[in-house]
Amino acid sequence: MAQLSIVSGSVGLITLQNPPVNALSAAVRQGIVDTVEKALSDPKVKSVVIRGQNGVFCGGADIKEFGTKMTGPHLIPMIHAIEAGNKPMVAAIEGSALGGGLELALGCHYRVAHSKARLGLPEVTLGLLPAAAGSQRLPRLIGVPAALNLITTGRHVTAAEALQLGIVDQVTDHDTVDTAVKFALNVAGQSLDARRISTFPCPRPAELDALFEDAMQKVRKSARGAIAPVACVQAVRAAATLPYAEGLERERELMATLFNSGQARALQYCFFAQRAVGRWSTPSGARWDTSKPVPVPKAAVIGLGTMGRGIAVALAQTGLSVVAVETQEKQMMEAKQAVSGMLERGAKRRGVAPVSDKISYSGNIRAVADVDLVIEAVFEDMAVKEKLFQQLSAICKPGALLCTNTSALDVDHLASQTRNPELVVGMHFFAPAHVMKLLEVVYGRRSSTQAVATAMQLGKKMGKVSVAVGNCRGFVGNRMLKPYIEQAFYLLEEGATPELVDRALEEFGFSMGVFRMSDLSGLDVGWRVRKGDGLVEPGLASGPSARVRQGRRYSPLGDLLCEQGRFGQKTGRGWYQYEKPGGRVARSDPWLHSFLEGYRARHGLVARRIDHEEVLERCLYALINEGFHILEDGIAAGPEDIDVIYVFGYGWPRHRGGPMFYAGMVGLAKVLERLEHYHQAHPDVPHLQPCSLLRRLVASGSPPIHKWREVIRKLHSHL
Ligand SMILES: CCCCCCCC/C=C\C/C=C/C(=O)SCCNC(=O)CCNC(=O)[C@H](O)C(C)(C)COP(=O)(O)OP(=O)(O)OC[C@H]1O[C@@H](n2cnc3c(N)ncnc32)[C@H](O)[C@@H]1OP(=O)(O)O
Repeated sequence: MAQLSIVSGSVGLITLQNPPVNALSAAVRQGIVDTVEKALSDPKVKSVVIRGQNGVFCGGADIKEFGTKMTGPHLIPMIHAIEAGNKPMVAAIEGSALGGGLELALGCHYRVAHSKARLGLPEVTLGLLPAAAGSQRLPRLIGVPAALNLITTGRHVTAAEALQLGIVDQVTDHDTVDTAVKFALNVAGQSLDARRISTFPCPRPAELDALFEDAMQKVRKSARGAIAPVACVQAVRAAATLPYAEGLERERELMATLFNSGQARALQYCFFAQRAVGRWSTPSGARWDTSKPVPVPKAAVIGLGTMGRGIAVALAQTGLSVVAVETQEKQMMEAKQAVSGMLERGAKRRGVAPVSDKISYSGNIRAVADVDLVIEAVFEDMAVKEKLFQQLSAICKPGALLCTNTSALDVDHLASQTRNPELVVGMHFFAPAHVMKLLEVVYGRRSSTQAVATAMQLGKKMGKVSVAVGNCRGFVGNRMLKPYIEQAFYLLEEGATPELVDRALEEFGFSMGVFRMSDLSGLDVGWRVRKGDGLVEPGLASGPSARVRQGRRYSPLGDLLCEQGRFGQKTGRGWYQYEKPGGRVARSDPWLHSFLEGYRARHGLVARRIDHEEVLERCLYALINEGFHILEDGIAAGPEDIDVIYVFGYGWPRHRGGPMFYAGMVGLAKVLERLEHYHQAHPDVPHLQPCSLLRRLVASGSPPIHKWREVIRKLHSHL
């Protein structure tokens, strides 16, 4: 809806009314069409200001309408009527002007923004392009290179940057609507000939072809198979090379290819999934809207290895006072230097002063006595952590939350080491912790609602996407990773190479294939875990039993590499070779290939041809199958939680929506059929046996993903 009132005698004030972000729903579009028509035909109105209710100009087209039959006026003629009108129209931009919201503002003759406003064309992040003429107007207003940057990345700019780029005409720290009304009074009666952006010639930079080729190469490289960024470049090229009307037609054609694409659906699903995980709840009754977090002005981090350093930086950047504890002197010295570098670089990037004074260092665990929350990030070893939790329980003040950054260990067991197990939760960060957006908040059997709410709230304050998950080995992310990696190892045994497996996964859209990723994180990490699980045996054995552990198929390939001291990038050798220890460019390693041949020969394995399809099906469906188990076990509340974890923490391509969404796109019946097929071929691999929840979903007609929770609820109520 939109409402028209007259202010200051002659200014028509149109207010968009669709809380919370005034999205351009059919009703709002109709409201704009009606009020603009009224304002243009009312002789008392000499100029018009358009604003949004409740301090938000407009969050763009209503994304919820995209999956439905579109009704109501179309955006393009609506915006055209504003631009073509004979009275000055001023957009008063507070809060956000995004997507269709900014396109609406670009149809106005002037734009006034509050200094705290954010502007942008983020359609690309939803698998779309700015198809309400934004791809044609923006380059005409600010030039091709700047428009390309904004439209292909979807980034939001501050009002100050928008002013510098020429997107807005004035920025104010005062009341935006008052300022815009004054502006409108001033420009009333002035000619609008030079204010209609669609009539501007598009500035044509020299070397136009090279510029677009370069832009196309850049997006193809970073888009990892996403089609919208490519279409965005093509649309801006149309603006630069065609008359406005023809450019608009090209924009429409490109949008038509994107609008109903699976990628657009996946990206829009991700948008809502990210928000859905914020409405978390736990089986014990803790909920995002009713559980009260406690304030955390002071926190401690224990252990200043890579994870601890990142966590300390992230906490300090959030404004908390941080006590950083490390008992080893050498590690402490290195950490201090690394942390201050990270803080300085972070401050420079954000244009603020570094917050080094927020962190105090200590070699004594007693320094945490007065903090409100502790995050331990010590060595991943249960005995070490057990002892630490016993100490913390004795040292910390009453009510202090004790959090573990373990990536897999039992949170309930750690809680049982303390006097107040209700104060223990997992806060599983991802490396580098000050950069990665994901946080798994692991609630234990006895974690209090307040403890979970506090960890979730702290994660949010730190700018993380926090997902509440139950306690099990590896929680959600790492638990699903296990069958995925396991399949990759089996594929090597059966004839694949690391290069083949990684290429298939990278073409699918992962930022890194499983072997390159494992070289980066260090092969010794998994080796240590497998040793702890009693799976590692001396590597020289041969015959079928050498590849069986604890009654199931096992591949010792990773262990054998570790025995050779090949730990990945840090040692310069792993599944690939690197120019030096710590090198980053993975090169194919002939040693590895002959090692694989020797291994197969020793174990009587005959290499066969493996194609990309098999790699994807075996690795991804095994991972997805574990996702169904996680839902069945109630470790994740819904498929959105799993998908958000995989997109934000594990490099799953966002334009494929996350593993569970992807399963729905492929078709649950097909995933089930392929799992059955592979399980028949490999009966000794339990991870390939289809989960009963998957069977149940298929049996109930493969409902769309937003209906899975109903099936899961029914399943749990029968148990
Ligand atoms: C065959 C061809 C057919 C052609 C058809 C053409 C039609 C399209 C034509 C033109 C293209 C225009 C496209 C667009 O405009 S796409 C939308 C672009 N806009 C965005 O991407 C902005 C999305 N929103 C945000 O980034 C943020 O919400 C925010 C910055 C505006 C506010 O952030 P914050 O205060 O943190 O609030 P939340 O994010 O939590 O959001 C609150 C609430 O509002 C919902 N919401 C937000 N934006 C939208 C929206 N654009 N449409 C619908 N709903 C929106 C959000 O989901 C939250 O609700 P909840 O999920 O219930 O919690």
